[in-house]
Amino acid sequence: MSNTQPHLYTFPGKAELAENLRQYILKAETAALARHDTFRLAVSGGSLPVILAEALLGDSPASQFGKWDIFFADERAVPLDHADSNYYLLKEEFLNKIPTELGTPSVHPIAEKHANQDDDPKQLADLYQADLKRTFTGEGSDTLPAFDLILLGCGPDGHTCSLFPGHGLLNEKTAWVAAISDSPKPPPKRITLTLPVVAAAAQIAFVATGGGKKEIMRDIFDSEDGRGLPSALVNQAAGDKVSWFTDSPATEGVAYSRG
Ligand SMILES: O=C(O)[C@H](O)[C@@H](O)[C@H](O)[C@H](O)COP(=O)(O)O
Repeated sequence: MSNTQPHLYTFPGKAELAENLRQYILKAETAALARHDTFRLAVSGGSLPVILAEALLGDSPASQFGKWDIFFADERAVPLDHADSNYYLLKEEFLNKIPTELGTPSVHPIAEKHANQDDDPKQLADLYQADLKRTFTGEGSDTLPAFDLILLGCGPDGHTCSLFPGHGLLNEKTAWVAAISDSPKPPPKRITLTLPVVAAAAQIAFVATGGGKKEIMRDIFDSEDGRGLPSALVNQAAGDKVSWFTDSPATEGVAYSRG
């Protein structure tokens, strides 16, 4: 395997995955704090918040959460206390469980005033992009934001963030944050980081578990150009900055070399 290819790690079960994800995140945190005394991340929804809690809030939690700046890789256009909100999910499953003595992360939710399925999500995307520009200011307004780490899920159709297979948003080259009004997975109106922003991160990790992922994992890793699936496009754009944390059922039959 060339050293520009993504890393694929397969663990027997969730406990081993969580422990390895913990070590990976702590290493990324240490590097980020040495670089700029803050740890700027983007996270997705799905099963990720639960795995994050298992990885980081177990027996001897060690992160400096007060130095974390958390954005959302994608978000649904719903109020922040809605069951579909990725912010709500992260809060319930992870943020609320962080012991106070470990510090409190700065979290960047979407602008709730515009978070509605009846509204055009473009304004929501523009406001979120403006928040990103404020955070990454000083690095040049034209330079893509370089997150220290982006933590992603991968849907059974190969989507990641709210970048869906065959969707025109996969060709977005200039926006940092884009709106989508026709998400094939409900709710239809959402915002998402764009591919160039994901690829500009210092490190990108996917977490994919369970047998429901094995077909798409074979497509992403073993078929020609990953069939152009959004998760495969991240692999192609970011190469060895990408690490996949998977369990055995999710990668059964995947021929791609591990490690
Ligand atoms: O906004 C969404 O629709 C979800 O956040 C979605 O993108 C999720 O990350 C993947 O479907 C993976 O889901 P699992 O982590 O549950 O496998």
